Amino acid sequence: MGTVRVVTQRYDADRPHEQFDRPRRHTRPRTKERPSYADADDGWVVGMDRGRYTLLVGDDERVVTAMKSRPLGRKAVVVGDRVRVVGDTSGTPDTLARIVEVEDRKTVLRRTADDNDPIERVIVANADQMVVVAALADPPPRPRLIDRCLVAAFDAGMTPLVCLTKADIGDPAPLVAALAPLEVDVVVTERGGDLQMLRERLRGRTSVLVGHSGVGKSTLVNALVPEAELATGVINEVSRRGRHTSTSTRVLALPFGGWIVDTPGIRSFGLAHVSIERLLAAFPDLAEAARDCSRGCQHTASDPECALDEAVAAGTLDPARVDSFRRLLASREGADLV
Ligand SMILES: Nc1nc2c(ncn2[C@@H]2O[C@H](COP(=O)(O)OP(=O)(O)OP(=O)(O)O)[C@@H](O)[C@H]2O)c(=O)[nH]1
Ligand SMILES: [Zn+2]
Repeated sequence: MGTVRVVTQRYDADRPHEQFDRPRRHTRPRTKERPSYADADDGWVVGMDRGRYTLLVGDDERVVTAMKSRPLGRKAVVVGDRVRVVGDTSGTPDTLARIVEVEDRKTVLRRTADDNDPIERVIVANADQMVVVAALADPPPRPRLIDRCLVAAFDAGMTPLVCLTKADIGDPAPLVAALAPLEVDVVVTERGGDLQMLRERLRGRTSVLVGHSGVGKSTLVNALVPEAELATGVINEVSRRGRHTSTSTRVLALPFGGWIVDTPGIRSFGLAHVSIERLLAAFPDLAEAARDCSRGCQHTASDPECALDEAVAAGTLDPARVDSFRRLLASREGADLV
C-alpha cells in the first residue's frame, strides 16, 4: 500500500516535533447519542484501501491499520477524518484496530455523482486548503475549470490557493488579472524555479491538490515530497485498475511541516448542491450588500433589482468583484472534467 510507505517515510526524525504545526485533535465535538469510548485513542485517517484504513494514532503518530466497527453502521469514514479508535492500536504489523467514532468534519470535499456511482460522496474531510493547479500552457489554461474548483473550495469551507505552473512557457498576467477581484492567493511556478512561495503557503496546513491531467501536479508533489515519487508507481498501478481510483487518496507529510492530500481520483466536482447563499458567504462584502436584495433574488446580472448592482452604482462595491462572483455562480452549471 502506497499510503503506509509514504507516511512512514517522514522527515521528522531529525527535526523537533514542535516544528510540525499540524492540525491538533484537542477539540472533539461529541453528539449526545454517541456512546463514550473513554479508553479510545485519537486517530487521523491518512489512507484507505478496500475497507482497511491507515491511521496515524497518538501523539507519536503510530501507523495503525483499522476497520470500521459495527456501531458506525453505514457512516462513511474518509481520508482526513478524525476518529476514535479502540483495540490494538500499537501499530504492530498484522494487527487491526477498530474505528468507533468519527468526529464532526470541519470541511468536506465532495466528488460528483457519475454513471458508476450516482451518489455524491465525500472524498476528503478536514483539509483546510485547496490548491488549484493550472498550467499556463501545454495544456492551455481553462479559466472556467479554475472557477469551478474555486466554487468547490468555497463550498467545502477550504481556503483556495491557485498555483499557475509552467510560467517558463506561458504568461501568467491575464489569469492573475482575471483572478484578482476574487482576492484569491495565486502562486506562479516554472520549470527550474524555486518553490519557496508555494512552500510558505503549504507550511502547517492540510492541502488538497486538484487540477486536470498534465498541469504538473505530480511534478510539484515530487519536488515538495521527494519520497512521493517512490509511491507514484504504486498509486498509478492501483488507479489503472479503474475501480479503485477513489480509494487511492493518500496523505503525504511535507518535510517542512504540513500535509498534502493527493487525490488522483477526483475527475469532477459535484457543484449542483452549492447554494447561492453558501457561495455568497465566501464574499463577505457582497453578502453584506445583498442583504438589501428582495427575497428570491438570484443575484445574477438579469435579476432586475439586485442590490449588488445598486451598490456598484452607488460606488460602494467593486464592479469587477461582482462580475467575478457572478462568473462563479454561473460556473456551477456544467460538468467539466478536472
Ligand atoms: N515547461 C514546463 N513543463 C512542466 C512544468 N511542470 C511540469 N511540466 C511538464 O508537464 C508534463 C506533465 O507534468 P505532470 O507533473 O506529470 O502533470 P500531472 O498534473 O501530474 O498530470 P497527470 O499525471 O496526468 O495527472 C511533464 O512533461 C512535466 O515535465 C513547468 O513548470 N514547466
Ligand atoms: Zn441580489
